[in-house]
Amino acid sequence: MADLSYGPLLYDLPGIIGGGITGLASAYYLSQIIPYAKITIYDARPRLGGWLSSKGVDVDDGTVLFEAGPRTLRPLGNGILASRLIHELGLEEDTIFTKSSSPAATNRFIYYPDHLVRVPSPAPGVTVFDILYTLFTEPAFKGLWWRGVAEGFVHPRDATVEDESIGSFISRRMGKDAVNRVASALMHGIYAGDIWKLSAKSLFEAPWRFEAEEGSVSEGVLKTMIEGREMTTRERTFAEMMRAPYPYTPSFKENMKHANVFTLKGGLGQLSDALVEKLRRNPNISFRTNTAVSALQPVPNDASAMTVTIPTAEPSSEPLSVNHTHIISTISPSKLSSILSTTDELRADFSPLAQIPSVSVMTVNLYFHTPNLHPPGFGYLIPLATPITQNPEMALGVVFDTAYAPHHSMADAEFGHHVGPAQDTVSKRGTKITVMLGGHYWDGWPVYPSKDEGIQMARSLVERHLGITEAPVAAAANLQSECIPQYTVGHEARIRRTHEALKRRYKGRLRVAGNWARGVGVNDCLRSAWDLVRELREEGGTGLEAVVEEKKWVRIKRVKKKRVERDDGEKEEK
Ligand SMILES: C=Cc1c2[nH]c(c1C)Cc1[nH]c(c(CCC(=O)O)c1C)Cc1[nH]c(c(C)c1CCC(=O)O)Cc1[nH]c(c(C)c1C=C)C2
Repeated sequence: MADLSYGPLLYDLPGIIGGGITGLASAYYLSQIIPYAKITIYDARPRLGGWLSSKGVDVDDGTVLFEAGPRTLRPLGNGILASRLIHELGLEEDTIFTKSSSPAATNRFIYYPDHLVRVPSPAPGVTVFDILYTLFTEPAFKGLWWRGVAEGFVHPRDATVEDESIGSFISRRMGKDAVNRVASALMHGIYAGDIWKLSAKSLFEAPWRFEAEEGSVSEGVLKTMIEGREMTTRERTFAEMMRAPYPYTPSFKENMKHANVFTLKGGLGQLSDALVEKLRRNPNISFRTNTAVSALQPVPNDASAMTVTIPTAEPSSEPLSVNHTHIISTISPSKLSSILSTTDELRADFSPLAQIPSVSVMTVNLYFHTPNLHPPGFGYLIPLATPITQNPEMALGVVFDTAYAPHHSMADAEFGHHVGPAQDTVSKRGTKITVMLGGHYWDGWPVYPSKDEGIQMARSLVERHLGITEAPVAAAANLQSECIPQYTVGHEARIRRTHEALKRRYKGRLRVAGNWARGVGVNDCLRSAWDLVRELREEGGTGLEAVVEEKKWVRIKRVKKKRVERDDGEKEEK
């Protein structure tokens, strides 16, 4: 993969700010393409890996693994980069696959108004009658079916509207109840965000385009079903590259094909830990942890270098300055804008960046001895409309960790829902769940609940919602500060202005990657690092091209799949 056409003088001393998954992946991809580059990774914290963090906790019959941040990855789309990374880091054997046919993949719940409701979708054992019964009898969906049918007749938005919230978009087309009772739950599960603030243009791209181009979302969906879906030429090129032969072990490839999500025996923290280990073995890569960068400036009279300023521990001594040929910033938009804003002019240029907010999430892990304390499924999300008496903790949702990470491989092998090792070493199956608190509900709070308060809140929530009265044998709370950037209304315009300012000011020497421009997930972070490194040679790049470039859409024709019988007798689509 090494590409020696990169001029040594231009690229030999890169600096990466931020040692989370995006920073680590950027260093990894960079070291593959430009092996002679001497890379320095800066992180303000003592620990690398950002909010990928997994910890084994001792209980009386073994250990259980608690995830403080993201816990599973999807294999499709940008997920291919994660599966390649797993292969390249030698972690194939440690991968746990949750099959697409498992309840974790097919059963999703919302809690409204005072009970769990399975979101109607096809699944083994679920009949059309079951789906219709839920749609017509559950208060969550009351009146929504006819709004769904009528959506095709609602006038499209005025062509002058440049952006609006997802809440406003759905409410115009299907009514407020669809937003507050159902769609808000989904926005909690992905962005921990407020549907009335998140941008439809940035986060609801297909429905937003369908309305403008086809007149309604239903028309767009129908056209996609008949003619095939559209994708950008950038995504098509990526998909074609990822289709090239790749040396996975055959069983890993096969398991990935049937997986809905995957994780690792040591949790997703194992991915960042293994990446750190690999990078540490490379003599050209050095880490500066506990090192907060306080300013980032071009070197005066030198168009090919950037200076990183680091305050020293001694308040009386001068801060340290380190020069780099270019910088990759993977820190949050607010932190980046603060280290760039060394003058009033720069502050003005980067004010759009400073306006990208982030939310904080408290994840509370609970482990109970008794198994099956929740219904089979991925977990549940709590929509905005759930009465406060049912959710005084203002929780966003609850993940049933047992569903994707079995405690005991033998027990789950019986059900056939998972392939791979077990995360937990306990001798008897218990129940492991994570309660997610905070997000947009905590916007503007001067102080957040303490860890102990978080655990108490999580316990009272699961007692009310799931009837779990027993004390957990292990519990942990983690406050993930400002962990999910919010793509609020006007986000794309803010990214555009940031792109222009970066290009004008730094001419390609400062580029950005991370979860704040084109997706908040781990897979999106890997993709942003991958694209940035591949496009490094392009003059004046910023890392934000995927958002700001003119998108060319191409239709991908539907290929009719054939159902064939495999050697093990199961049917599969080819
Ligand atoms: C840990 C908190 C996170 C919340 N959202 C994200 C994280 C990491 C990011 C995210 N979550 C999901 C997606 C969609 C793509 C996908 O992988 O499915 C993204 C980008 C979906 C998702 N939501 C929850 C889970 C377990 C998943 C699957 C992937 C993952 O491990 O995150 C549950 C959940 N996440 C959040 C809340 C509040 C929540 C509640 C049950 C916030």
